[in-house]
Amino acid sequence: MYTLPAYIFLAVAFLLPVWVFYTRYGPSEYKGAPAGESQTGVSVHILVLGDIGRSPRMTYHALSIAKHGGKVHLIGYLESTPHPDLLNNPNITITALPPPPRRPQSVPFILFAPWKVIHQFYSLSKLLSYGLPPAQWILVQNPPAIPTLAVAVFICYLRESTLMIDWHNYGWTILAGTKGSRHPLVYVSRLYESLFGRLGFVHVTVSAAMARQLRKPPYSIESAMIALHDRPAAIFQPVTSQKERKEILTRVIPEKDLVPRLLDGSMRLVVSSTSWTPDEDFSILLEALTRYAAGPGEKSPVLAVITGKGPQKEMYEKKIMELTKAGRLPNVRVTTVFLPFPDYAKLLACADLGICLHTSSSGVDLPMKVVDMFGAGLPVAAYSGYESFKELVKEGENGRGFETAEELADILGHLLSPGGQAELGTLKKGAVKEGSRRWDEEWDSKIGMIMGLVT
Ligand SMILES: Nc1nc2c(ncn2[C@@H]2O[C@H](COP(=O)(O)OP(=O)(O)O[C@H]3O[C@H](CO)[C@@H](O)[C@H](O)[C@@H]3O)[C@@H](O)[C@H]2O)c(=O)[nH]1
Repeated sequence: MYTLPAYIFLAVAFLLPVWVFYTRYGPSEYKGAPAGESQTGVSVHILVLGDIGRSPRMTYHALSIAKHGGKVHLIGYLESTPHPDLLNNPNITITALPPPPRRPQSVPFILFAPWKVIHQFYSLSKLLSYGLPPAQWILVQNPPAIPTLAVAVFICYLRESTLMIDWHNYGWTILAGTKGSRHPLVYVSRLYESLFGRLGFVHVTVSAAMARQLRKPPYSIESAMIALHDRPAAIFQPVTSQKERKEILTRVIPEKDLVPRLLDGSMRLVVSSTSWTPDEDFSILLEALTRYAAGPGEKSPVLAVITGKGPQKEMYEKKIMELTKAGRLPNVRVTTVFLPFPDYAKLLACADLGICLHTSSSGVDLPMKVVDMFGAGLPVAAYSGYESFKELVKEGENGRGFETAEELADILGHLLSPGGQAELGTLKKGAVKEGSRRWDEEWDSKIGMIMGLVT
């Protein structure tokens, strides 16, 4: 008969100290104007669980918000030098996350993963609760989704911030690519991403196809959804003067002896850019280059420069060395570099053709590198076997699509030969045209309006 009062007593005895503790020591709440309703005092925490220097889209969000007077805390790992404009912008503060724990080879992934997630959850929650002032908005990049989405939802609830999720892709489809679609973690990750994803107030996507997909199960998102296509930032510009081309190539290309041949056109320059992740199969490019080199007729010598940093770099460097030593790449030199961002942008502008091996794990994301290439006036040969491809590359207008090494070898054989120069010129014009549509216009009219920074 005393059961109910006893339960009430126990509930009060438990909840009262929690409430007292929370009101005394809990994080402060955001008390400014509601999100989107004020042009002044807009504050945004931009959160990416990746290297800030290799997160161009989040960098551009930060620069756009700052340009319109908003205050930004950009939170992520500091592994490479961030975009130079971030460093001296008075409206942007970069907050570095402590590096995540590294898995010792002897510890299996399944045991290590929970520890890494707990470490990241703790350091992110601590920083966002107590290390930074409350913000009007939290803008989070997805993926990585675990644990960022959950932390962002939790902090928005505690601090009264408004959550905007920028969907670059899905974490679970990337995981399925490495672990197989039946792995239990893939199932958990899909469930997690669709449940927490639903709690965003505004959703931004990299393609229209992704925006359509997020409306359907398993995501079934009903809140505001905006497709914001990547566009090149101002740092990517075509280079037309031969003097500038010479200065850039001499500074940037490791093989200095090849520069005169690149300048007089007797050797062609192709560039590919990557994060060296397993979703980009560089053996397609290597096989295409060996086919190109072995193909009939006289071939223009080629220098292929692959830019970027990432986990599979060393593995492919070994393959490149083996192919070269075995004499399978006559007249073709393949080299890898990681450049300061402004030099990366300039190198693209000096090339004859850009190569993109991005394969979309979800079928609906798009490669930022192609956007960079168009900004630099560089036409592309790009892997085309996914749904959203046509939102970016227009076949025969600004690039060519391929699905196999054989097709890529044919494209190289044609576009780098004297007979292919007219087509390459047409594609270049198309790339310059596509690249002239810039990030600022796209961002101001969509995100700027929603955040109340642009009227
Ligand atoms: N500083 C520097 N950056 C480089 C270099 N080479 C490549 N990068 C950076 O690395 C990027 C390429 O990274 P990837 O991971 O290969 O993918 P992505 O083409 O950028 O596409 C990613 O972003 C899209 C949204 O913006 C996503 O939709 C997609 O899934 C993927 O995550 C380039 O755009 C560039 O910013 C280099 O030498 N130096």
